[in-house]
Amino acid sequence: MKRIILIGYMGAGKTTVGKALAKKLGLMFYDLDWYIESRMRKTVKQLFDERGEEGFRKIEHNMLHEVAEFEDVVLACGGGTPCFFDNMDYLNRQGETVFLKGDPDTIIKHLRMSRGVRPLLLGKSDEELLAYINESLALRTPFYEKAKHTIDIMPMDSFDKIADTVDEVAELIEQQQ
Ligand SMILES: Nc1ncnc2c1ncn2[C@@H]1O[C@H](COP(=O)(O)OP(=O)(O)O)[C@@H](O)[C@H]1O
Ligand SMILES: O=C(O)C1=C[C@@H](OP(=O)(O)O)[C@@H](O)[C@H](O)C1
Ligand SMILES: [Mg+2]
Repeated sequence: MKRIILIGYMGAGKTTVGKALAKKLGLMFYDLDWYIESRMRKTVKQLFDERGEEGFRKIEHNMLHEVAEFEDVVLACGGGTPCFFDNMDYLNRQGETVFLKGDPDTIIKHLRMSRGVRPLLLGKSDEELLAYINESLALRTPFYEKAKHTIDIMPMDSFDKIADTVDEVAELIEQQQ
């Protein structure tokens, strides 16, 4: 039974890499945010607006316990998932946790390309965004570092390719078998 769990900061590529990885390995793909949105029939942004971050984290925690029970899956978490309650310890018990690790420059580059709405980042100027990322990444890193595996998403050259990250995670998991 395979259960691969991707964690890391917003924009690290959990959703994008996870989807492609599942396809490559012939596994089902679940994205925790998408799962929450379909179960609650509301967007993550609506849930933040209506219930605040605290309310969202409770829902996220409950939904995590549904989705992380499925077998033969790739699961992409939200960026904050490992940092609340005992979620990170739970994830390590459930599967092969992989931290997609990137520096603020790479993360900002990905966030600029991304179309997803992220309530925690809305309405911030470039300067505020960089300060927020630096600060929250430092607070979150100790949780992310509890993952069983770490993959550097920083590009070795100027080409930052999703397929390279997918191949790296797939190799790492194959070595485990
Ligand atoms: N390794 C990568 N190389 C290039 N672009 C990437 C890579 N990983 C993610 N991206 C891009 O970054 C953006 C954010 O990715 P996403 O999967 O939504 O991140 P997350 O789910 O971790 O927040 C997307 O536009 C995606 O195409
Ligand atoms: O880092 C966070 O706290 C969040 C990350 C988002 O997911 P992505 O990491 O996929 O953007 C989403 O769960 C929500 O907006 C909160
Ligand atoms: Mg995502």
